[in-house]
Amino acid sequence: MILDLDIGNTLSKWRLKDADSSEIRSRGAVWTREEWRPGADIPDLDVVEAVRISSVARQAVLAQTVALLQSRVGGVHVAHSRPEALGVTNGYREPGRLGVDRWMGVLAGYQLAGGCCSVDCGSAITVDFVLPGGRHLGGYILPGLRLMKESLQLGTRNVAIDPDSEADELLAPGTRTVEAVNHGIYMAAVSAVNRIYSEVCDRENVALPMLLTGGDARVVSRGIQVPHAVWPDMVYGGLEASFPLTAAERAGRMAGAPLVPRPVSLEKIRAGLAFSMLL
Ligand SMILES: Nc1ncnc2c1ncn2[C@@H]1O[C@H](COP(=O)(O)OP(=O)(O)OP(=O)(O)O)[C@@H](O)[C@H]1O
Ligand SMILES: CC(C)(CO)[C@@H](O)C(=O)NCCC(=O)O
Ligand SMILES: [K+]
Repeated sequence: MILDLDIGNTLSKWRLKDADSSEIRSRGAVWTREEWRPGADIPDLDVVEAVRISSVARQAVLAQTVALLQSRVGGVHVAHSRPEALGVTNGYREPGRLGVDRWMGVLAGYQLAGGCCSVDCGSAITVDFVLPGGRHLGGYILPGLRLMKESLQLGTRNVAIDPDSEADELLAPGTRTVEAVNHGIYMAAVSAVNRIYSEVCDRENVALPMLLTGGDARVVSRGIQVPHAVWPDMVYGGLEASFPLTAAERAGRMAGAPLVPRPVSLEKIRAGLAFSMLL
């Protein structure tokens, strides 16, 4: 089995992938913390032959995790943001400073779709762009839904947005505090993603497919106006592309990859932008 780890600021996600069949056998998530205590929510390391890690947690968390895994598992591969990889050039002035989860998302998106807009809706919402030739432009970082809500301190932090709500409901004026907050932060998140996408496609003269991942991807997806696909395993896709271990991975296949959404025309994107600027 291959253990893939996506260590975020809040949650550490893991999945076990069968090295022979390339199937995903199990998955889970634990709160990001410095110590991995054995328990039901942690995979059984006895069946693991290789580990791949993307981590944006504090250095000590990664160091502790790697130390633990190296004593138990043969191959431990840790991803880093590089100036260039798999045909993509990193747009950051200091490439190593780009969050490695964003870099993994961009590499996966590029491998799947060529140029694309990759959006990660987690603790932060990040929006990255890579052009069809492989030039990553950099991107945008905004607070995620939960962080926005917590920062308001209106006593609504424990009332989550129902992930099954329709965008239409979530964008209506709220008639109680919890609703006003939930609808406000939802409006902030989806307006920003819609606007960023249109602005960047306009300035770069290209309509790009959009890919969404992260804990809040499904609910954000409902408020996105342009064609896009949700790919929960996009960060893992970057790990597969960076450290291919199975036959399928070596052939360029990433687990759970969606069909590439076909973007609307640049004219339509520009018409939408012009309309929003009139208001
Ligand atoms: N069981 C859960 N626990 C915590 N957050 C959850 C859960 N399910 C969904 N979420 C939502 O997912 C978001 C966290 O997403 P994700 O797991 O992608 O975050 P993360 O890995 O901590 O993000 P980052 O990489 O930005 O640190 C939260 O904002 C929350 O709204
Ligand atoms: C923005 C987050 C927190 C999103 O998980 C992560 O990618 C990160 O810590 N990035 C480092 C800063 C940067 O990407 O510019
Ligand atoms: K994340």
